[in-house]
Amino acid sequence: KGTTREQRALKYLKEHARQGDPDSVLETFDEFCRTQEWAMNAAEEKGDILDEIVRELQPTTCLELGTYCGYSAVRIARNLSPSARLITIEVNPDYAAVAREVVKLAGLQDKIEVINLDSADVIRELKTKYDVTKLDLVFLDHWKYLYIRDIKLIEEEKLLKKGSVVFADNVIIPGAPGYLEYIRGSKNYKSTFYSVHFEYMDDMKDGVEKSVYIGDE
Ligand SMILES: Oc1cc(-c2ccc(F)cc2)cc2cncnc12
Ligand SMILES: [Mg+2]
Repeated sequence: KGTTREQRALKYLKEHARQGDPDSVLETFDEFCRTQEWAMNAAEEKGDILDEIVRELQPTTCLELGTYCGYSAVRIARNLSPSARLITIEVNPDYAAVAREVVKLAGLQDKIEVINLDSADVIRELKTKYDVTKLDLVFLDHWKYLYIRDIKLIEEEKLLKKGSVVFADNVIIPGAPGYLEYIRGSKNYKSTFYSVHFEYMDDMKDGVEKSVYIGDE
């Protein structure tokens, strides 16, 4: 075929979604995943919970680990206030390239910055290079073994404040080994588990974990 699934998804979005309309981009991406090819978007029930968190928290500075094609970046950014922004990190260059196009298609390039680097390297430079003081929302949706590495790094960098929310996808499938016991065992977080359907699969269950930081600044 010569094209990747991600490139085929982008082509479909360009042909079927309304330029500058985030809702249309998300609806069209969901349609693609339900009718053409499955893709690992934090969609449907997962997306609904993410929407709820963003609407309630009204975060100013958001960090997403694992952009993929930008579905959840658009989902988060469409609900952000005018001055708020999202930094999203994707280590795979092909995914990052598609994500930048999807963000542009949604008209959200002024709110979303896609960074094609390793998450740990960026987290270490958020304060000095990316002008971040604190993170109000962190969305963990990259490779599962990195959740625990990166949350410890985020704590080390003192990037969280009372009320910051850490939202983790896939804590059941594929699972995030070590992360759940770490975050649930930590006195610095109040965690809630949500049992949800796996994206675009009505007969499969996954789980997401919402953790509110209550530790010292
Ligand atoms: O939401 C997700 C789902 C899966 C996934 C794919 C295939 C399968 F069989 C099971 C699970 C992998 C992911 C990797 N990074 C981020 N999110 C992911
Ligand atoms: Mg995921």
